[in-house]
Amino acid sequence: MATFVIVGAGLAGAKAAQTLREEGFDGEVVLIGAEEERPYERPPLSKGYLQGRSEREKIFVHPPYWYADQEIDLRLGVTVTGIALDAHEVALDDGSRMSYDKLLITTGASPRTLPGQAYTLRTVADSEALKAGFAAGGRVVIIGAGWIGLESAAAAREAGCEVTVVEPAPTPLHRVLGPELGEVFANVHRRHGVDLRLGVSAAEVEADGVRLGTGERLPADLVVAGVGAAPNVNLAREAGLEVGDGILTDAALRTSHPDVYAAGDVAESYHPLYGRRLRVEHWANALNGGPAAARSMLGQEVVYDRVPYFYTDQFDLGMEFSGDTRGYDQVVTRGEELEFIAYWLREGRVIAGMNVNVWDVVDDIQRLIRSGGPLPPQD
Ligand SMILES: Cc1cc2nc3c(=O)[nH]c(=O)nc-3n(C[C@H](O)[C@H](O)[C@H](O)COP(=O)(O)OP(=O)(O)OC[C@H]3O[C@@H](n4cnc5c(N)ncnc54)[C@H](O)[C@@H]3O)c2cc1C
Repeated sequence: MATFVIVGAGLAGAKAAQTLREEGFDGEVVLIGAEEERPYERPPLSKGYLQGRSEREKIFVHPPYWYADQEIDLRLGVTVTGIALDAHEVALDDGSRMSYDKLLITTGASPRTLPGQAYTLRTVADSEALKAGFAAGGRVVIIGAGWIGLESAAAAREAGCEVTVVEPAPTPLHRVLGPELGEVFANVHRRHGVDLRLGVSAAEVEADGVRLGTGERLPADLVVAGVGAAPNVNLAREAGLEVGDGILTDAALRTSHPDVYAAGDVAESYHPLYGRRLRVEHWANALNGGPAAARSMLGQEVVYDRVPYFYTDQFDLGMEFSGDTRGYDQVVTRGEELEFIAYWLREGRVIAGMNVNVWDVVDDIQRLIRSGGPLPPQD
C-alpha cells in the first residue's frame, strides 16, 4: 500500500489530504503539523476572530472527527526535521523516521520578526494575544502598512486603541498596488483616525515605544510588526531540492525531485499565464494549490494556472484583488471613491484587477486577465 506524507498541516496540506481521499486514493495519508491545533484558516485571525466577531470553532478547515473518519493519520505538534530524498524518508523531531512513496511539502511561511518586543500575527495564539492586548486599549504602533499591518490597524482602532502605522514606502501596499491605489487605503485609514507615518522607517523597537529613523520616539503600549513573511524552505533546501524565493516547482507542482511536490505559501511555481514562476502568499492559492498537488501526486495531468486572488476587509472597505501588478505601465479605474474597479495594464493588456465594494465581478476580471489580448483603455 502506498504512503503519501504531507509535511505542514495548514490549509494547503489539509485540502490536499481531502482531495487524495475524494479522488479515491486508498493508501496511507499522513498529515504532519508542527502546531498543536488541527488545520485552520488564517484570514479570520486578522479580521473577525481578532475583532471577537467570529467563533473559534469556525476557523478550522475540518471538524475534529473528520480526520479519523477519512483515515487520515493527523500528527499534530510534530516537526519534520529532515528529508532523505534517495531513501524516501522523513525524520521527525521525536527521533523517528517515516517512509513515503510521495511527499508533499506545505510548510507555509513564518512572519519576519524585528528585534525587541513586537507582536507578530500568524497563528491562533498570536491572534488571541493581540486581541487581549487591543482590549486593554492604549497606544498601538504598527510597523508595516501591508495587508497584515493594515488589517491589524483596523482591528485595533475598532477596539478603541490609538493607532499609528509606520511605513517606509510613500503609500500603504506600495509594492503590491503601486502608489495610485495605495492612496485609497491611506485615505480610508486616515478617515478612521489612524495616524499614518509614511516614508519613515522604524529604527528600533524599545521597551515603551518605537524610535523612528528620523529620531522621533512614538510611545506605545503594544507594538505589532507586520513586516512580511518568509517561506519555510529550510527543510527543502537542506534536502537538496531546488529553492529560489520558495520551493521551485513546475506547473504540476512537482519539485526538482519527481516524488516530491510543494504547494501553498512555500511553493514558487511556474505559472503558464505569466510565463514565469510566482510565489503566492494568499488563501486561495493554498485552497486550490493543495488539491492540485494531490491530483498531481495521483498521476493526473495537472496544469495549475489559477489567477492569483486575494481579499481583504478594513473598516468600510471590502475588496478582492486578482492577478499580479508587476511590470504595469498604466492604471485605469472605473467608479466612485469607495465603489470602483481598478485595472492594471501592461502594454494594453490587463494583468491585474481590484474590485472595491463592488461584488460578483471577479470572474469577469479574471477572464479579462486570461484573455491576454490588448484592450483600449476606454473599453
Ligand atoms: C493573519 C493572516 C491573515 C491573512 N489574511 C488573508 C486574507 O485576507 N486573504 C488571503 O488571500 N490570504 C490571507 N492570508 C494568507 C493565507 O492565510 C496564507 O496564504 C495561507 O495560510 C497559506 O496556507 P499554507 O497551508 O500554504 O501555509 P500555512 O497556513 O502557513 O501552514 C503551514 C503549516 O506548516 C507547519 N510547518 C512548517 N514547517 C513544518 C515542519 N518542518 N514540520 C511540520 N509542520 C511544519 C506550520 O506550523 C503551519 O502550521 C493571511 C495570513 C495571515 C497570517
